[in-house]
Amino acid sequence: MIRFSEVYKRYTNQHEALSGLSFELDKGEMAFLTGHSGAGKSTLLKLIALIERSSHGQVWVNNQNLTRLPKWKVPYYRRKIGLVFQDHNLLHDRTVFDNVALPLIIAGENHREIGRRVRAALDKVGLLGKERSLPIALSGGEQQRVGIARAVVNRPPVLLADEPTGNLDPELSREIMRLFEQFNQVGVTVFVATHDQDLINRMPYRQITLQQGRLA
Ligand SMILES: Nc1ncnc2c1ncn2[C@@H]1O[C@H](COP(=O)(O)OP(=O)(O)OP(=O)(O)O)[C@@H](O)[C@H]1O
Repeated sequence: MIRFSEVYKRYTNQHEALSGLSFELDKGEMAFLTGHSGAGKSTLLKLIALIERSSHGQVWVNNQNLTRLPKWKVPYYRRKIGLVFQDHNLLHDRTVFDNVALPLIIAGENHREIGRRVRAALDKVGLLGKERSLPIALSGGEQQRVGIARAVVNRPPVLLADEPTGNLDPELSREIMRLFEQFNQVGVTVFVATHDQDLINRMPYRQITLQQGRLA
């Protein structure tokens, strides 16, 4: 499902963020990505989401070689990847409904389908009653759940999260992880970058650890 083969990423300032990285994640697997600050976790997720491209080596996702994917196909490819960020990147002048609908509007879905899918996504994260609220009126945990609903509204087979619990207390963090587990249980491949060792030690999933851009 996700395969890195001897992947290097060098940014334009010549800094090598990833060095000769090889690993595989199975279809339907859930795994954690750990490592010190600056180890390359965000960079690795960005290569999977095609926000960045590798400098060397091959990245495969869903049997597609991303190294060969032309630029014009990237927006189509991204619809198959759900992305969750620490600061959830919500639009604060739009309602919860509109925030979650955004990927579907961009994809050109029709009005009815958008309504149906947004409500299904909000239902999954337990926020069906909040669709008319503005993000500012929600707690930090609820805002993160809106971010997750937006990430899954396209029903992507892969869900990536970069420090999704970074701003949350332990109880809310566990709640967010349980949500990821629920998506994983219905077949979604879930890959979560986190510093929260206490949280992941309680969970039975593989840890992929980076140290200065290499597998530790
Ligand atoms: N756009 C960029 N241009 C130049 N260097 C970058 C860029 N993005 C990241 N880096 C560098 O690449 C290295 C890896 O960064 P990355 O953000 O992937 O690490 P990380 O493990 O996610 O760190 P953190 O846990 O602090 O978020 C760091 O040294 C960082 O400064």
